[in-house]
Amino acid sequence: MEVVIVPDAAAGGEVIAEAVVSLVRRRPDALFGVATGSTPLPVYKALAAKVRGGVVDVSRVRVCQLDEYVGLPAGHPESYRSVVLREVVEPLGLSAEAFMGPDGAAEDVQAACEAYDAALAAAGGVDLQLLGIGTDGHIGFNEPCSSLASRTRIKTLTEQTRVDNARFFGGDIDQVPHHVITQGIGTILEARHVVLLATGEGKAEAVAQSVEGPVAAVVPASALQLHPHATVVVDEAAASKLKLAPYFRATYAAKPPWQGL
Ligand SMILES: N[C@@H]1[C@@H](O)[C@H](O)[C@@H](COP(=O)(O)O)O[C@@H]1O
Repeated sequence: MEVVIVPDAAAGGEVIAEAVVSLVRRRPDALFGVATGSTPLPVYKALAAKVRGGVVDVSRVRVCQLDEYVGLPAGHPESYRSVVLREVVEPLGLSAEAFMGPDGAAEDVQAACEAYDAALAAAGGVDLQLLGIGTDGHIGFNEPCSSLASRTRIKTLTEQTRVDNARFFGGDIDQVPHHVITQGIGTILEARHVVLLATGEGKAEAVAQSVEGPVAAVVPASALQLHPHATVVVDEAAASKLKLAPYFRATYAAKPPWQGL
C-alpha cells in the first residue's frame, strides 16, 4: 500500500487526476470506478479541467458507480446515479451510455446486485476504482463488519452514516434511505488499482486504523491492505494520526516522477 500525503484536498485531486490521465493514455477505453460524497469532487474538477484543456481525450472512457441508495424515486437529485451523471459524466463530456451503475429502484434488488457484478466483469473489470472513506472506515457502503469477501449486495446503513449523509438531504435524516446497494469489498478488491482519497481531520482516525491497524472487517477500508496496488491519498489533516507519516513522506519524495501512482 502506498500512502501519499498532500498539502490539501485540491492537491489530492490533482495527483489522482494525473493518475487517471496516465491510465487513459495507456488504455483509452478504461473503466473508471467513481465514488460519491464530497471528498472525490476535487478529482473530478481537476480531471474535467484537463479534458477542457486538451491534456487528455476521455471520449472512450467508461464510468461505473460504486454504490447506490435503495428506494429513491428515479431521477432523485441525490441518487448516486444522478450525482455521478452531474459530477462526472457531464463535466467530462461523456454520454450516458458510457456509464453503468446498479439499479436502486429494482423490484428484485438481489437480482440487480448480481446483474451489476456480472456487468462489471463483462466490461472487463474496473481499471481504477476511486474511493472515499466513511468516518467509521466504510468504503462504498460496506459498513463495519461487512465480509471482506462480499459481493455487490444490499446493506443497511448505520445511524452514523445516515447522520453524516443527511447534509445531502437538506439536513433531514428522515430523508436518508436506510438501505443501499454497494459493490462488495471482494468486488472492490477486483479493481486493478484502488485509490482512496481522504481529507479533513474527521477522517484521521479511520485512515490510521485502515492503514496501520490490523486487517479487520470492523474497519472495512483495512481490506485495502490485501490489494496488490492500493494507493491512499490523504491531506495533512487526514494524515495527522499516521505514526508512519515521516516514512510515507520520504518514500513519496524519493519516488521517480515517471512511476506515477
Ligand atoms: N457511500 C459514500 C462513500 O463512498 C463515501 O466515501 C462516504 C464519505 O463521504 P464524504 O466524502 O462526503 O465524507 O460517503 C458515502 O457513505
